[in-house]
Amino acid sequence: MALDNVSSGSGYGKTVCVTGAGGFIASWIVKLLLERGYTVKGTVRNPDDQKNAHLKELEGAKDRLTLWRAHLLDFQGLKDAISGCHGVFHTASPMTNDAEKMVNPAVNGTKNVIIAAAEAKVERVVFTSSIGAVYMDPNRSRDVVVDESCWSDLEFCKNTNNWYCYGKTVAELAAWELAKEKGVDLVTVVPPLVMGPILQPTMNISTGHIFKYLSGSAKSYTNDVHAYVHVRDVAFAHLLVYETPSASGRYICSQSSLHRGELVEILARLFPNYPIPTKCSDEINPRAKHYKYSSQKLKDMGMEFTPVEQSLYDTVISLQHKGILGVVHTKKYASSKL
Ligand SMILES: COc1cc(/C=C/C(=O)SCCNC(=O)CCNC(=O)[C@H](O)C(C)(C)COP(=O)(O)OP(=O)(O)OC[C@H]2O[C@@H](n3cnc4c(N)ncnc43)[C@H](O)[C@@H]2OP(=O)(O)O)ccc1O
Ligand SMILES: NC(=O)C1=CN([C@@H]2O[C@H](COP(=O)(O)OP(=O)(O)OC[C@H]3O[C@@H](n4cnc5c(N)ncnc54)[C@H](OP(=O)(O)O)[C@@H]3O)[C@@H](O)[C@H]2O)C=CC1
Repeated sequence: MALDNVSSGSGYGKTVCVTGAGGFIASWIVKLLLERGYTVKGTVRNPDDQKNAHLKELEGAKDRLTLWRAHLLDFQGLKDAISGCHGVFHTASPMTNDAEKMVNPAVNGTKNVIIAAAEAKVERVVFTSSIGAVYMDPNRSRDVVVDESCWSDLEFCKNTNNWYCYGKTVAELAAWELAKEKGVDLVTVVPPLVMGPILQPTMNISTGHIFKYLSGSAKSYTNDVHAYVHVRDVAFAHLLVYETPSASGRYICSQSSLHRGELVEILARLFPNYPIPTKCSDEINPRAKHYKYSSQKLKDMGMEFTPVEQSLYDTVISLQHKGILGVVHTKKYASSKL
């Protein structure tokens, strides 16, 4: 990959802020940043909550990680955390289809971060967007390549009650507009569904999406497609675009797309002893077609992606290690670095 290895310490002497530091993706960003020598100011809503305790166990955390209390709508809290930083990784966001809980914090929280970053004169802000800000357009054929020029259709998101996708789209659009106005150097990373080992103590929604097929709670699979990517690759992509001066614009960070039927087949091959569903919940309609996402921009920067089978394997092994999922598996893969 294009980045130097950890021991080169390219972050030495640099302080960066990571919002929502205790979350699934942000915890990995904090881990990689600390490994590269950065000093990290992480925002969390409650620094004393046990759900953030894993951050203090990360290598380098004792000397170079501090936690700052900040809600996305608390401008002063964000400003205090971002003050004195060279860069910001804005990852915090709600994940809900409840319009009221989603849109205001996602959009105004992002605006707060950009304004605080402008006031602190940071070198770059990296914003974690979502493929939900890209693919939601009923008029785009699934045969065309979906790249960084594509945006979700806001009316369509609204009309289908996809308030998460709506919120992420409006938040990213607002970030671009405000960054231009305030002269902030902004780059966005656009992941699809993120899998892989959890550092935090509990499961989040995207790992729950895999868990339900092993726990016996899903009796059938949905007639739907999603693209997937490993969490370590997503965190790495954030650092890559932060550290590459020529990086600009949006970066789709997607490894491959699977129909849910393909996903359960891989799981059943890797873990044949779990009660994985074999039936689709929709026996009438044809199989949903894949989107053709392009991550060429990141690949051109040297990014190499973890194969989806490995990502699924790492997700399940992590759920077992955390005691969230009982162990009944046949080992076929070696775990990649946790
Ligand atoms: C900040 O914290 C986060 C953030 C995230 C971010 C995730 C992403 O950005 S994912 C990429 C883009 N997002 C979307 O496409 C959003 C739309 N949501 C989904 O597709 C899913 O909810 C999911 C995120 C993939 C999770 O899937 P899962 O819980 O496994 O549910 P499904 O199997 O897809 O569906 C089960 C069942 O419900 C029906 N259904 C799903 N969505 C809707 C809907 N909007 N309206 C009506 N019905 C819906 C679906 O058809 C299924 O029914 P069946 O009868 O067919 O089984 C992640 C985590 C964080 O903490
Ligand atoms: N996981 C996935 O599959 C994907 C995620 N994304 C994006 O990546 C980012 C991180 O997602 P992920 O790590 O999965 O999510 P998590 O739910 O694990 O983490 C989200 C973080 O956001 C914080 N947060 C939520 N609401 C607020 C708020 N109102 N004020 C302050 N902090 C808040 C949470 O803090 P607290 O601990 O205090 O609750 C939490 O730490 C999000 O922007 C999401 O949209 C994009 C594509 C796919």
